[in-house]
Amino acid sequence: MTSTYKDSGTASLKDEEEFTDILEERRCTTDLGYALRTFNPQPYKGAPSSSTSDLKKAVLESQYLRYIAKEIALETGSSVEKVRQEARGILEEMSHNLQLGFIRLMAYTVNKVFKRLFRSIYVNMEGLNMLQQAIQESPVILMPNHRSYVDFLIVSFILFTYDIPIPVIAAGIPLASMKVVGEILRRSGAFFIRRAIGSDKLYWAVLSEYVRTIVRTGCAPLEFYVEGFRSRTLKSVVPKLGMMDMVLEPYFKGEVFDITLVPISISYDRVVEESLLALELLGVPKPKESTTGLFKASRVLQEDYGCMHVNFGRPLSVRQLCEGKINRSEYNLIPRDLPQRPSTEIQDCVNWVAHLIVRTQEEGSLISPWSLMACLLLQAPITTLTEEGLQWHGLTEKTLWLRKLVLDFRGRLNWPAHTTDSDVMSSTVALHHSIVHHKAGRVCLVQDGDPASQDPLSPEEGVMRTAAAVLMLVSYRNQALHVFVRPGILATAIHITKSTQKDELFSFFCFLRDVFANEFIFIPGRASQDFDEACSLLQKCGAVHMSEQEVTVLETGLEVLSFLQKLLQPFLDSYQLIFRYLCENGAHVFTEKQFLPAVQNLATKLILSGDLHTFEVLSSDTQKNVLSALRRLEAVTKLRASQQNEYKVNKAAVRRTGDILSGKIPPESLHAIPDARL
Ligand SMILES: CCCCCCCCCCCCCCCC(=O)SCCNC(=O)CCNC(=O)[C@H](O)C(C)(C)COP(=O)(O)OP(=O)(O)OC[C@H]1O[C@@H](n2cnc3c(N)ncnc32)[C@H](O)[C@@H]1OP(=O)(O)O
Ligand SMILES: O=C(CO)COP(=O)(O)O
Repeated sequence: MTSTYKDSGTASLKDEEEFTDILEERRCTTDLGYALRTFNPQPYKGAPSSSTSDLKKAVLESQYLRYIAKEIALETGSSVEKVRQEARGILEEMSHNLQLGFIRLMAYTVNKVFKRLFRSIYVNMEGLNMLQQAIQESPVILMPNHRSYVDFLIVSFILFTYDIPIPVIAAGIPLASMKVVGEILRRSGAFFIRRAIGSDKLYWAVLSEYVRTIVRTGCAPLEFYVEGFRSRTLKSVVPKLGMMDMVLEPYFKGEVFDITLVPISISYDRVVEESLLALELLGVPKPKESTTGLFKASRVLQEDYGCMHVNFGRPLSVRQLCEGKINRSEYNLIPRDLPQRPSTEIQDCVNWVAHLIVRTQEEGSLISPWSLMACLLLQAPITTLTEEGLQWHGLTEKTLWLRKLVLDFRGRLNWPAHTTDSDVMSSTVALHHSIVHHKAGRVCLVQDGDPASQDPLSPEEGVMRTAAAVLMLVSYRNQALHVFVRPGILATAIHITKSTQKDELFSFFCFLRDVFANEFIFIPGRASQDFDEACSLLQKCGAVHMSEQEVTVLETGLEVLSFLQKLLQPFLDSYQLIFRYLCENGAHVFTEKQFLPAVQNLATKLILSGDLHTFEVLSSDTQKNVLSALRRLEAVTKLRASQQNEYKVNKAAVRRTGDILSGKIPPESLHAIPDARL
């Protein structure tokens, strides 16, 4: 028997869906028995049983690739045969070689590892049943969020356990170069893609034809990570569009009747790579993917990572999603197997679908008690957090308050049922002993030093040490941000503009939405819906009163508004600091290599002098997001001819953006922002 739990009021999951702990049954059977279980999945009904070599042949022999090879040969003066030979090489490097024997080997190993790492792995069986059904009806694309290397293991593990066809998975090429392991992954379904393809026409052609052939034939479900890498911040990443475009094209061209997209939300109580991800944000290089590195990492097996939840979202029909959004007849004008640049309408639709999927992943993810505690811990002054600590009782009380707010805001909470609130709090803090400790009624941030080192840390090293711990805490806060961000932006707009006029607040809301479009996921074209959602949530929790023209703050809502505004304050402070750096720095042209350490140096100095209170600006993710925002607002431009990512800054435009953000320029001036960007 596997255990299930269900909503039991406000203290548990908000929805009615049941989650089943799939590890419970695994703990009652042998690993070998599990690995050798009967595996007889029902594939897509029209799917031919094609081998890997059939797939490669179909790609290589396709009219599309033949046409591109001729074009490249003409452009480069090379022979067609030479180009085709090159394409064959790319295909060899890329192709998966899925074999059941290797899935069984992986099932044996992964089963052992998961039982060590996790207390429970909860899966929503209703979602899994819908997936099973969908796989028989049309080609299916599995789209999980990406926070950990565990993500791709867990999805195949679940599908193997429930007799569902094993997916082929787009994997970054560095994984292929791991000795032995790379080949095992290939035989477990991985196909390997280069990360930055740039303008390599032949590579794009081989990859897109490979992906389209899998989708067209439906020979296996295709899994890919639309965020493109593991989010170092545990916040959703703005989707990459290359693979999304490739998987949708067979539908656009009418080669398949429909395609089903399945968003999958994987939520971890504790992420295996938590400290490495935080260090990477501070500029420590990622350890290279290697087999020896994998064995060295086996010490993670000694740790407890709590529970994980895997939520299979409702399958989405591309046919239904795109209805009324695009006109597919443009594809009738030239033969289907010839390359065609997608129209702006198609590109916008791909972008919209990709954002919708990431937003749906957010909505399907579960928020843990720890994530709520992280939101609150980070609102305390840094010295309180690092020195005397926060009072346990106060923190408990406030966490329970926040739990109610999350439920009011329709967030999905993973608050264990049948346990007292104080036990939930204590076990949560115990699980995260690497970040905080609870002693003498207080909770403090843990800051790891090197115990072997005799030398005291320099002040700058001290800042980095604190930053590593703070950024870990920030990443867990980030797991809850999607629930708060829309009302949070409205609360910020109210705070900065001091206006009660709905149209002024809407203008400022749109400005913030535009500035923070790399920080949070906003579905393009939905600014009004986002604003309405923010208004209705703030009204629901009694924070504001709404009339036709006005949004009035209520006395009872001050606590909520202050919490939300403080939640977003580190983003505002970080952006303002970087704007200031760009305006005060003498140079008008800079490279990314100069920009990142220079911002980090300035921020470190200001933290030491007590003039800056957020450590988040030290994160390379924040710094890159600011750059992207300024490029979108046309205050910074990338110099196309440059080899080394050079940017040109328009200081007046950066200053104006900063002035609007701080409320110095009245909100009316914002009407100049073109609607298209909203
Ligand atoms: C029972 C137990 C079993 C256990 C069993 C275990 C299973 C074990 C399996 C292991 C499995 C591991 C799985 C790991 C998971 C990852 O490794 S996640 C990382 C890999 N996956 C991804 O990245 C997918 C998402 N990424 C994308 O879609 C990206 O777009 C791509 C395709 C990688 C390309 O990235 P990129 O080169 O950075 O390109 P991108 O920024 O999208 O676009 C660049 C330019 O190309 C242009 N472009 C776009 N499309 C095209 C085109 N078709 N032609 C020409 N130009 C184009 C764009 O317009 C853009 O132009 P500009 O705007 O710059 O002018
Ligand atoms: O996504 C990956 C495999 O999961 C590897 O890329 P990152 O290390 O950039 O996340």
